[in-house]
Order: sequence, then C-alpha cells, then structure tokens
Amino acid sequence: MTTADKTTLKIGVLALQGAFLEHIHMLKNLPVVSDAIPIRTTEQLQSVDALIIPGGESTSMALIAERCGILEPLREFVKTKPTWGTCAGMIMLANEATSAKKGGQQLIGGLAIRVNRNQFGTQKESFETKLHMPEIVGETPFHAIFIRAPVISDILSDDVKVVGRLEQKVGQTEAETIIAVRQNHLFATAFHPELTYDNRLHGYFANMALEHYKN
Ligand SMILES: NC(=O)CC[C@H](N)C(=O)O
Repeated sequence: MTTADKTTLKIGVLALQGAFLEHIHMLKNLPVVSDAIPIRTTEQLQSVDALIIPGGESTSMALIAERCGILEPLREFVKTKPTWGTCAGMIMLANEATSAKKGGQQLIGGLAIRVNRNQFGTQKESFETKLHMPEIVGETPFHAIFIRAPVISDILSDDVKVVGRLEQKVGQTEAETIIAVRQNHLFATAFHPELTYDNRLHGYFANMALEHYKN
C-alpha cells in the first residue's frame, strides 16, 4: 500500500432498529472518530471505515435488513472491515444461533461462534455486573448491562479469542460464561456498553479499527 495510515475514522452504526443513537453519541466523544453516522442504506455503509451493529431485537433487525436490501452488503462489509456487534448485534454477527426464532432467522455471520439467544431469561432477568477484561480495557472493571442477552456457547475457530467472561455461577458451564470475543477485525460483546458513561470499549474498537488500516 502506498497510502498513508489512517489517523481518523468514519464509523457507522447500523440504524434499522435498536440502541443506535447511544452508540453514535459515545463515538462522537472519541478524538480518533472524525464522523459517526447512522447506517440505513448500502451507500451509507460503503462510505464508512468501520461499523457497530447495536443491541435491539435480532429477529426484527434481520427482517428489516432483508427488506431494505442491506443484508448481503452487510455480509460483504464484515468480511474485510472492522465490525463490532453488541447484544443483538453479536447475534447478527455470529455464524450460528440457537434458541432462534421458529422457522429460523437470518444472520449476517462472519464471526465463528455459536450464540444462544436469551441465555439469561426474559427482560425481568436483565442484570448488571462488573467485568474484568484486562486485555481490552485495563485493570479497572467494566460495568456491564445485560438485557435479554445472548451468551457465546461455542467457539468455532481457533481465530476467535475470548476477551471477556462472566464470573462462574453454580449450574453454569464454562462456555456459558463467555460474553466477549475478538476474531481479527471482528469484535463482539453480549452486553450494552453504550448504556453506560464508560467509553473504554468504544475506544478499544476505534483503536482496533485504526490498527486494521495500518500499512
Ligand atoms: N438487548 C438485546 O440486544 C437483546 C437481544 C435479543 N434478545 C435478541 O435476540 O435479539
């Protein structure tokens, strides 16, 4: 490559459904982010360096994406461009999902994990907890909000690195504790980091995207 490294990024947030505005707000406070925009069309998608797929409802998001004709362009995008899926966004990025909608649901795929939807039960069973994720956010624990969250039940490739786990509780298998993974330019978290005031994970994602574009 002859072009200079990128020093700033234009990041898109898929805005078909769910908690996209909160992500845009978090991104706008990062110095390396030159622009943060909602993505609803293929043209908008093709204009960004990196993408966040937000939390919400993966079944609705998939239906809207299909109807808008953006599902295939999203599949192409995630093959080469940095993408972070949070909660429903993590489900969308997964290669396989269990407890999926009857009759199946479309996924974007790309991330070699199997997720189990609604692992922790209904809205009522939503919870908040402190996560220790030293590799990605340093030693200070991250306050994480889980809302009808999925879990990563299986890792399907050696390229996938576990970067976050829940504390193990009675009755949980070890796999049922995995809630954050990284696979090259793809990143996924089962919780909602955009609903806190802590932008360390957004900073981590922006840095990993900058690294991706380094010559
Ligand atoms: N907070 C969320 O994103 C919930 C995800 C939702 N349970 C789904 O299956 O899509």
